[in-house]
Amino acid sequence: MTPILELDGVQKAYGAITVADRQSWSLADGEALGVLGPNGAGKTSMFNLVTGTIKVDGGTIRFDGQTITDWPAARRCRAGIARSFQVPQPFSGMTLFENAYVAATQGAGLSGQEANSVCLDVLTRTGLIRKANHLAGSLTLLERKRLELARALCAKPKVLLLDEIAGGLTEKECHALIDTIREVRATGVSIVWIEHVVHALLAVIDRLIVIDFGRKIAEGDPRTVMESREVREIYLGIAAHG
Ligand SMILES: Nc1ncnc2c1ncn2[C@@H]1O[C@H](COP(=O)(O)OP(=O)(O)OP(=O)(O)O)[C@@H](O)[C@H]1O
Repeated sequence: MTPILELDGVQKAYGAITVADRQSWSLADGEALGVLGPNGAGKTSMFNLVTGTIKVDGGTIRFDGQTITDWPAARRCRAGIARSFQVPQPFSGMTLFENAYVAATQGAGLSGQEANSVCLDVLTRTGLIRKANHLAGSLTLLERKRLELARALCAKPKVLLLDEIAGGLTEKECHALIDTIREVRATGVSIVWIEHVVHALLAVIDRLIVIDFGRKIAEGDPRTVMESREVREIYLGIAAHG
C-alpha cells in the first residue's frame, strides 16, 4: 500500500548540529506511529521539515502520492498535514470557538456554515464545547493541550502530527487524552506522535521509531523496540553488555 507520508533520505543541519541525518521512514494510511528520542534528538525539527516551516538540505518528502518537498507550509496544511505544538500556542485573547474557526478557515480553507459545523464538532469531540465562548488564555494545561488538538483537527488533517501532547498532565488527565486521541484515530486520521510519556504512546501506536542525533536508530513493533539494545543504551542511558 502507498504510504500517506514518506521521508526519503531527509537531511537537515544547523551548522555543526545535524537534526535530520538521511532520515527515511513512512506512515501507512490509518497508521499511528510513535517517535521517541532524547532531548535535542531532532524530533520537533522533523515535524518542522514535514510541515514545511523549515526547508530540507536534501532528500524528499512525499504526502498522499505527491512530492511536497518544496511546497510552502500553508499548501501542506491545506493538503491535509496538521500539527500540535509542544508548547501550546493558542490566540489567548480569542475564544476557543474563534481559535477553532481560524484553524478551520485558514487551515482547511472552509467558510460559513461548514466552518461553523466543523468547529462545533471538533470542540465537542475534544471535550471543550462547554468552554467554546471562554478565552483561550483562561484554560488549564489539559484544556490548552486539548485546544492544540482541536485546532489541528479543525484543519481537517489526513495526517496529524502530535508533539508531546501528554507532557505535564496528571495520570487521570493523560488517560482522558489518550481516549480522545484513540477516538481521533478511529475516524481514519493517520498519526505521528512524538512523546516522552511512553505508556501514553504505547496505548495508541502501531509502530515506533527512535531518533538520536537526527538519525533513526530503531524502528518496529513498539515493545520490541523499547526492549532493544540500541534504545536501552541510547534513549534510556542504560549500558548494554554482551
Ligand atoms: N533554528 C535552529 N537553529 C539552530 N539550532 C536549532 C534550531 N532548531 C533546533 N536547533 C537545535 O537542533 C537540535 C534538535 O532540536 P529539536 O527541537 O528538533 O529536538 P527535539 O528532539 O524535539 O528535543 P526535545 O525533546 O527537547 O523537544 C537541538 O540541539 C536544537 O537546539
